[in-house]
Amino acid sequence: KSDGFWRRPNMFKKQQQDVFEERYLRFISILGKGNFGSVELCRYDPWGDNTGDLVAVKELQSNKQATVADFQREIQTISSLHCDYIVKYKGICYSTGRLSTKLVMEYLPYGSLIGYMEKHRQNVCTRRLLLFASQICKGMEYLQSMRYVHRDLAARNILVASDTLVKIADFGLMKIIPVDKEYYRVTQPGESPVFWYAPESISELKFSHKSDVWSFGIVLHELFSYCDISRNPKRLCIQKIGSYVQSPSMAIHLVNLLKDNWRLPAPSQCPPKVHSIMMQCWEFNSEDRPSFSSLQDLIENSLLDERE
Ligand SMILES: Cc1cnc(Nc2cc(F)c(C3CCN(C)CC3)c(F)c2)nc1Nc1ccc(F)c(N2CCCS2(=O)=O)c1
Repeated sequence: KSDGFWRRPNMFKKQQQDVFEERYLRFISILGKGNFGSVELCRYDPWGDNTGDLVAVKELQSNKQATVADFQREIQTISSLHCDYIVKYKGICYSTGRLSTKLVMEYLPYGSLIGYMEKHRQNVCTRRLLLFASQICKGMEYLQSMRYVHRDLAARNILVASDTLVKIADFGLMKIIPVDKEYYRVTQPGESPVFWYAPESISELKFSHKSDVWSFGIVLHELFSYCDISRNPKRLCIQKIGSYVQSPSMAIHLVNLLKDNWRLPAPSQCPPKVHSIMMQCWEFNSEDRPSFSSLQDLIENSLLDERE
């Protein structure tokens, strides 16, 4: 089998945009439906002998004008990210027939963190949860260094590459913070569930690295709840607020609860040090929350306590 050198369509050109030919992209299965498209498992098999690589292909579903622009921006964004803790971009595929562009990414065989936790909950110890937390934190530190605000950090958007490696995925809502500002203000509220949002994001639509830190605290809670659906942030907030409350006022109820210092209860068997990290991420005033680099130290410190 050739070393794949001649297989690369543009082996001479610096591969800033690796082009995948649609005719070699073999559909295998649907992996999931994202917030604006679907993700398929395909094999890129130019030699037609099943020796090609498995890839995850994200296709823009609807052809609404706005989402095409968003999708182009997502392609632009993800192709500029190079970090071990962020799902890798491989290239694009222009599908001639359907006038749409597909995003080709590395395929992570273990799937979403939520599915992984449901399946392997029994043999995931605290140290592994802290390892995953520190990898997500490193990915967020990298995004911050690029002035990106993720805006949708949640366990549902974390993928599992192996038993010891998780990566951040799904950059549909990510924004760049302008150089002269500390936050990004969106014009209209998105459809992302408010249960992962910092109070200033809910009430003022303000998103910053510090609102991503709040969401990171929620992800920590999900991790130490083993992504148990019965104890997920949305379920716990609705139990507190009352399931009779409808969605727009749900946000107001939640912000008032947070103002009164209510927070998600510590997950059962959660080490006190980890619960204290969550509480620091959930400081009401964004400037009182830790940065991702200091979060890294706090997590490493907790890891030391867990050394058997
Ligand atoms: C880029 C990428 C790389 N590798 C993978 N591996 C992967 C492997 C898997 F076995 C599964 C599952 C595991 C469970 N059984 C039942 C079905 C397949 C799986 F879901 C994913 N998935 C990627 N993306 C992706 C896929 C699917 C998605 F729903 C979302 N999204 C999540 C929120 C917005 S999203 O649409 O972006 C991203």
